[in-house]
Amino acid sequence: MIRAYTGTAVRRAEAPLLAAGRGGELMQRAAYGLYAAAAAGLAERRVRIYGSSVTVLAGSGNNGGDALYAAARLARRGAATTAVLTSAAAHPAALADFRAQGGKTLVLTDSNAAATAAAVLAADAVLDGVLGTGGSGGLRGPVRVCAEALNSARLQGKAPLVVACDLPSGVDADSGRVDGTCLSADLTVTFGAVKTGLLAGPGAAAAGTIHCIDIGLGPYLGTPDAYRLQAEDLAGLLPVPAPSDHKYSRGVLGIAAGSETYPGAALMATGAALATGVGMLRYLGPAAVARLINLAHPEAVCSPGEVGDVHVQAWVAGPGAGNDGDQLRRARDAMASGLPAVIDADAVGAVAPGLHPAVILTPHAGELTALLRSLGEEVERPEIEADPIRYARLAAARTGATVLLKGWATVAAAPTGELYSQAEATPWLATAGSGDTLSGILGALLATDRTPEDERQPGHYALLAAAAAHLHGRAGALEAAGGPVQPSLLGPRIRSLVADAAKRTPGKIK
Ligand SMILES: NC(=O)C1=CN([C@@H]2O[C@H](COP(=O)(O)OP(=O)(O)OC[C@H]3O[C@@H](n4cnc5c(N)ncnc54)[C@H](O)[C@@H]3O)[C@@H](O)[C@H]2O)[C@@H](O)CC1
Ligand SMILES: Nc1ncnc2c1ncn2[C@@H]1O[C@H](COP(=O)(O)OP(=O)(O)O)[C@@H](O)[C@H]1O
Ligand SMILES: [K+]
Repeated sequence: MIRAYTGTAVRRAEAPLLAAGRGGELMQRAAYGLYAAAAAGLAERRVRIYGSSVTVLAGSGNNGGDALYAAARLARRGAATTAVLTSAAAHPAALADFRAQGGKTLVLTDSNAAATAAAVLAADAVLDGVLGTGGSGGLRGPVRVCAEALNSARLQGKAPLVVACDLPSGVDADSGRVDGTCLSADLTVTFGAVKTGLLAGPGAAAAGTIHCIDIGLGPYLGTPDAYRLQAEDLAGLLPVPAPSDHKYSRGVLGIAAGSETYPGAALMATGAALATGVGMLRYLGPAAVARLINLAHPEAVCSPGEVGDVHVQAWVAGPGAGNDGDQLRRARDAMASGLPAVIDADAVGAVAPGLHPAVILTPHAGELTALLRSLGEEVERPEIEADPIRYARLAAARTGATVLLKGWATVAAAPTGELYSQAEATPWLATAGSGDTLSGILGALLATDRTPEDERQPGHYALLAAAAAHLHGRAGALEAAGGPVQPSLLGPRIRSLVADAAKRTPGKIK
């Protein structure tokens, strides 16, 4: 599990160590980690450090200090180093060390920005030490010219290795917002703790691979602001039947999805739920859709009934409902049933406040915009995409439900504020039908969840939603294998990932 903290919380945690005069030690630990990660990044690109060229973009603060010390270490191993100082001031001791190792410096100005940007593009590696947790807002002035040149070279696959020091400069460490321009990285070497802003929104997209360097802040950090599940966290969260189980004790999932207009959504949600594993799946919906489901999935038990007529442990409602009044009514009934319920797609628009955390709304940014506007929040879709954490938390707090906001990074927020962000998915999953499979996976996790009430952590349903997003993202990435993916074909991938997690679940007979 990755535990993330806001930049503000990390600065607070550093304060007692700084007051004890240990700032220099922290910086050396950070700089060593940055140096080692940059060296490994160069090795991965088959660039030898000896004879390589490394440029540091150094701001006026400690972030620049870290990067200058790291570059001095690379210079000791034979790299030719240049520091582009984005401000007249730079960390004095780090700059002195950098110069003592033969590093060259130049001060960036409006008049030399274009020429400097061209020179920076020719380096083997760029260490981004412009702004760290002390930064506010996007990159401005001449450094923005360099950042834009590097960002567009990256899009063409021609950029140097860019290693962000603590966070990509221009990213807000608390939220992942980028107001204007940031410098996108291949690798972000972050210090003390992963910052929340590296896990969601544009900050996550700019960070590349994240390495966290322990600089001894652990005892001072407190409760994390956000989490990210990793593969090993799935053990214990996914459904594994015990020898004493029968189909009803494993958990029955009810699905009220699809309509005569959109039957495919019901097929995909149903298929994904069966692949995740349930004791029984009951389908409610139009007879024509039920017939299709039974052709594809004979194990599904289909009926035309109402939510109150069947005994299930959890519901999925909404995918492919379109404007089918019967399915939208079932979605409202599922929300009011008191049972855990995944509410997706068109049904998200029918949500009113006063829900409970076991109701999980699964909007994409467009659906969340409509939902928040219906609650009186003046928000546009781009604002949600710019700050998904903020709006997922807001929607959860306003509705009382758990909110799974889907996107490149998918964010799960509990109404009490707990937050997970998962980024396993591939952009190839951005295709119609993906969301339907995600709701089926999540429905199965809800129906088979047997965590005793007193063992549930705060934000339990956000945790399950994150587990579903993780499973969905990995299944999609495996199926895509770098190319297009058909959501209806994810079943075998989901099954094998569940089996992997089951093997690692302690105390269960496999
Ligand atoms: N405090 C510590 O003990 C440690 C700090 N570390 C590093 O220190 C960083 C924080 O250092 P600082 O507090 O010096 O802050 P920064 O290095 O992030 O820089 C802040 C400075 O940049 C200027 N600035 C802010 N926003 C700007 C903008 N948009 N455009 C241009 N200039 C802007 C401000 O005037 C401020 O002086 C961390 O991110 C981390 O890299 C590490 O060395 C580990 C230890
Ligand atoms: N750019 C992207 N990169 C990775 N995953 C994405 C991207 N865009 C969408 N996804 C994922 O694809 C799924 C799309 O869901 P949704 O928009 O509800 O699709 P639909 O309703 O058409 O099935 C979500 O799980 C989302 O996280
Ligand atoms: K930085």
